[in-house]
Amino acid sequence: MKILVIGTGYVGTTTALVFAENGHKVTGLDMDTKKIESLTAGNLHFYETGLEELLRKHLQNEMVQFTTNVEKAIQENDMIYICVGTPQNEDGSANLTYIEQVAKNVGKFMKGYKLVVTKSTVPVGTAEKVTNWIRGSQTSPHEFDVVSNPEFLREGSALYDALNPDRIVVGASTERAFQKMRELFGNVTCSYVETAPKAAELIKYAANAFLALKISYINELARLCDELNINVTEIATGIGLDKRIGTSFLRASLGYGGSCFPKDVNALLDTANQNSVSLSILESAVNVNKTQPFYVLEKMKEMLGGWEGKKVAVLGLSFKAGTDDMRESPSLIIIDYLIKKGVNVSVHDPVATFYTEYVSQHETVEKTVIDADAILICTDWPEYELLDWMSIKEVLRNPMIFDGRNMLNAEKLKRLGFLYQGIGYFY
Ligand SMILES: NC(=O)c1ccc[n+]([C@@H]2O[C@H](COP(=O)([O-])OP(=O)(O)OC[C@H]3O[C@@H](n4cnc5c(N)ncnc54)[C@H](O)[C@@H]3O)[C@@H](O)[C@H]2O)c1
Ligand SMILES: O=c1ccn([C@@H]2O[C@H](COP(=O)(O)OP(=O)(O)O[C@H]3O[C@H](CO)[C@@H](O)[C@H](O)[C@H]3O)[C@@H](O)[C@H]2O)c(=O)[nH]1
Repeated sequence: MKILVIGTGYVGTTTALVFAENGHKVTGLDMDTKKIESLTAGNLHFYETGLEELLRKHLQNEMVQFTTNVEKAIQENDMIYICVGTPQNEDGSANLTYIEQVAKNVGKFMKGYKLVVTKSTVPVGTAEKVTNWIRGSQTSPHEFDVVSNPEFLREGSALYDALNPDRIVVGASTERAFQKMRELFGNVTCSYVETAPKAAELIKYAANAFLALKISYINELARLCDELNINVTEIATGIGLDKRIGTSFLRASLGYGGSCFPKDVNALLDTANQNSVSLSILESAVNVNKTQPFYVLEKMKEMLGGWEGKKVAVLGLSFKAGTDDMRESPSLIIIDYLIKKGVNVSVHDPVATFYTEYVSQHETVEKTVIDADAILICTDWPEYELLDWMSIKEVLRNPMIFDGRNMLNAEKLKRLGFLYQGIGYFY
């Protein structure tokens, strides 16, 4: 099949390359010239394992090409995937400006039948809006179908997730659209869910919100564990082994961040609000998430005996390991707070970069931690586990570790003479 992917960010680029890998001829379109130039030259404009190799492979075998020519791209492809951003408006609702632009371009430039598939995360009812935007900007009548096919990949494992999805969800309103989508996904072995566009749109938000709930639940339980001197990780394992609960998304942390959970949970709350329904359980989860970094900072302050004259080494900037994405990362909230308290902050991240004159960023952890009164692990980069903690201790002013990811071996660190505080886990 020939497929046009509009929006070549994290999702669009991954989607385009996975379609190419599955034997489809793909064009990636973006309005950002720099991204298109970079992709055309075989350079990925973000960090994601395995994707750049795939990009080069499919540029070479001409299965993928990139362009900024909207008119030509729309006319040459009958299947159009929308993968543009849907950021958050100030009131928490989803901003559909980019979706609207794309839909209107499709309407304006189409010369024959188009199957328009929305992969971006969009609120319930957007398929109907897209239909109206396309119809409203057509210069002559042409048939089209609008389908919702939400994406469930995670940053840091985008390629793996896109190649091995748990399920594919397709929301359509005509048999013709369902049939074309079945042809596209003909060889997949995972569960395949066919439903109405509105239901597909809600499935995406409901999934993200449920995962966010799990995280906030374990993070709130961690606070109780701190009081009771119980290790929250053992609680997570103990409950997670019940198949009805499951072990995933029960890792206590500084709170969930990233480009999806915070904005998608807010957008779902906005949808509920628009429909006069209360999703109070989700409101509570948001509240736990907002307070989690400050809960940890309070604990740090107590253990450090105040902030005055202190130096804190923050390890990890990105919102999770495996990505350079810092959108809504808890580390930003923490660093901002520490700077305001006059703390001397030094930071390290293997791939993400922080531009501000108020903190010093170093290439190595060893340099970052010199003379620090405390180390705070913000991101679960596996390399932090492998550090030579004995020599790190030598250069610290105070051997104190706050493990915001419960990722280090507390027992070993204690043996080395560290004071270790995890989330819901003091050792
Ligand atoms: N990042 C993720 O892990 C992830 C996972 C699942 C779903 N999603 C959803 O997928 C969507 C895209 O997310 P992302 O992280 O890839 O965003 P992104 O910001 O990385 O990429 C979006 C791209 O769309 C381009 N764009 C915007 N308007 C355009 C237009 N009119 N024409 C052409 N290009 C245009 C932008 O230039 C940008 O390159 C969002 O709705 C997001 O919620 C994201
Ligand atoms: O047990 C856990 C699991 C995750 N997190 C945090 O939760 C956030 C989100 O993590 P993750 O879900 O792994 O990354 P995303 O790339 O944001 O992926 C989520 O958001 C995407 C965009 O909608 C969806 O496609 C994915 O299915 C969904 O997992 C990060 O800050 C993680 O550190 C925890 O604190 N504890």
